[in-house]
Amino acid sequence: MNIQMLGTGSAFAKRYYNNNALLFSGGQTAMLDCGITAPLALHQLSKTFNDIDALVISHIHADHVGGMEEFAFQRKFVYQRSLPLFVPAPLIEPLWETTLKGGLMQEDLRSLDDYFDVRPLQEGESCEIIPGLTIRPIRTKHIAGKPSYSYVMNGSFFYSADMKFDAELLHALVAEGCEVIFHDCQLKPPGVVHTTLEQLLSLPVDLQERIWLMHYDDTRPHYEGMTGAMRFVEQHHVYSF
Ligand SMILES: O=c1ccn([C@@H]2O[C@@H]3COP(=O)(O)O[C@H]3[C@H]2O)c(=O)[nH]1
Ligand SMILES: [Zn+2]
Ligand SMILES: [Zn+2]
Repeated sequence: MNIQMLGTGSAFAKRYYNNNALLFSGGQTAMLDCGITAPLALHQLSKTFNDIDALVISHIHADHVGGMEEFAFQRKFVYQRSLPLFVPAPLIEPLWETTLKGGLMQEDLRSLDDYFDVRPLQEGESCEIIPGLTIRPIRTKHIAGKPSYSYVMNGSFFYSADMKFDAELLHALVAEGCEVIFHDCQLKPPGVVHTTLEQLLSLPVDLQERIWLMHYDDTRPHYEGMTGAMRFVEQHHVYSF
């Protein structure tokens, strides 16, 4: 599997774009989260929404779903091609009712199914989203009252999306075979809804060596050389795992 970040920034970052990813496997492309900056980020990679074969969503914040209205409209009216949307079951109703309905609802188009080929994901169950790429959602803590999911891919790659620090989970993932961890990282404490750099630095070095930092704010240049054995994920770089 290859992964290329459309952006690596926090929700309010202006230099790094929203923390969204492209996943490549078996000749197909999946997008993991589609935030406000995703349409422009795709364009800057000379890609269009027609180049995406599947979309996966982690949770309902605009830096993760704010580009979905354009995605839906373009696939419906420009490319006239359906899009498999892999979404944890508890997010399906709120994704439509609280986020997308306002823009997408019209007389003949009244539900998420009218725009997407909705494929519900169940927590803990693996699902092949494009050839050779399976994902397994894990519900992780982010904000009270707001379901949020991280993903294990092909049993060996963990993508946190947005989550509070959970050292126990990280150790358990490594014990079950996770080799690489892309983790959100709030550079400056307190980490009320995210994991802070300080918390990640408390992990043993052999675990830090597996961790790549993403979802960081515009102050990242001040933290070069201050991340222990952890590396920053770079926007647009293609990583093979
Ligand atoms: O209870 C809350 C809810 C939200 N927020 C901020 O809004 C942002 C929304 O996107 P995010 O989840 O990437 O990051 C969140 C935080 O920066 C917060 O600080 N406390
Ligand atoms: Zn976020
Ligand atoms: Zn969030």
